[in-house]
Amino acid sequence: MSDRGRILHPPRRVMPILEVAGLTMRFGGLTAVSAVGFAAGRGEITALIGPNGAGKTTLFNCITGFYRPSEGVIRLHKPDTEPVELQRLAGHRIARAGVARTFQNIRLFAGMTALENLLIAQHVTLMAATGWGIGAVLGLSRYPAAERAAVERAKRWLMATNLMDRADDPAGALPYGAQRRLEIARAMCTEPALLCLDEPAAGLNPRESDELARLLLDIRAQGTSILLIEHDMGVVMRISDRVVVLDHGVLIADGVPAAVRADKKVIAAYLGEDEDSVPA
Ligand SMILES: Nc1ncnc2c1ncn2[C@@H]1O[C@H](COP(=O)(O)OP(=O)(O)OP(=O)(O)O)[C@@H](O)[C@H]1O
Repeated sequence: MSDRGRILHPPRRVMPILEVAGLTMRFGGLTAVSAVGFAAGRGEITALIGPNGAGKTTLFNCITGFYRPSEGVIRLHKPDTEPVELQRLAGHRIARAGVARTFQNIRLFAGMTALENLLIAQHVTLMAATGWGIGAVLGLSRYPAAERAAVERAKRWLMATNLMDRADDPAGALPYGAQRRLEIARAMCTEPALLCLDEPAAGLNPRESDELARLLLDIRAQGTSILLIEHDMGVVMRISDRVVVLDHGVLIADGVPAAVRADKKVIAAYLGEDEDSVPA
């Protein structure tokens, strides 16, 4: 098969927010991700696609610290700071370094209100404002100001995700699409440099998918970079700046949406898949 038209690691126009090099993850005898390398651009939406079992979630789990990769380097490049090697950090430190994520299966605190879910997400920021001590109780620290800022951030993301009127409802009582948006709001309350979303459009109807696409474009416009695993090719092709394709744990394409859509290796990898999940 000819490689013409296929773009692998073209010259980057933008600075990277994330660089992945030689990333391999083995589970016993199974290599789920094999020597994968790509860069996600700062201020861009990068989609990670591929057929079922391609290794997308495993790669996400390595980036966000749920798995320690067998080999390879994952570098976070935030503006004006030294690059951080995420594969060396525990999960909570990766979150503090500026990487937030959502999961394929919704993981909200179902019994807490939407607002409470957004405040809990900012627990670390609030604790830091107390000097990790009893300052909050004694009123001796920067806690009150930090608490006001946390509430303001929560309000801002309730507005942005169109959930203000559901702020006091238990998260578990919200419709499915609203819960998905609340998860994104919760991640954004931590003010991440990189937002990692694992199939945010799964289970959404077309109207909700459109709303999600607009929300992700808004988040990008506000300067947060996004790494997105998604099977909904309508959403991927519409909003992504770049698309990285995995198949059987191997990177088979990396380019702009139009180039990836026309890539013969990508088309071949998706043969036999659901029509909706094929790049078209
Ligand atoms: N914890 C684990 N232990 C053993 N094998 C695993 C583990 N996690 C994933 N795998 C295997 O690694 C491969 C890649 O799975 P992964 O979930 O990363 O793929 P995916 O591209 O996210 O798939 P999907 O689109 O279906 O979510 C699969 O063969 C899967 O069975």
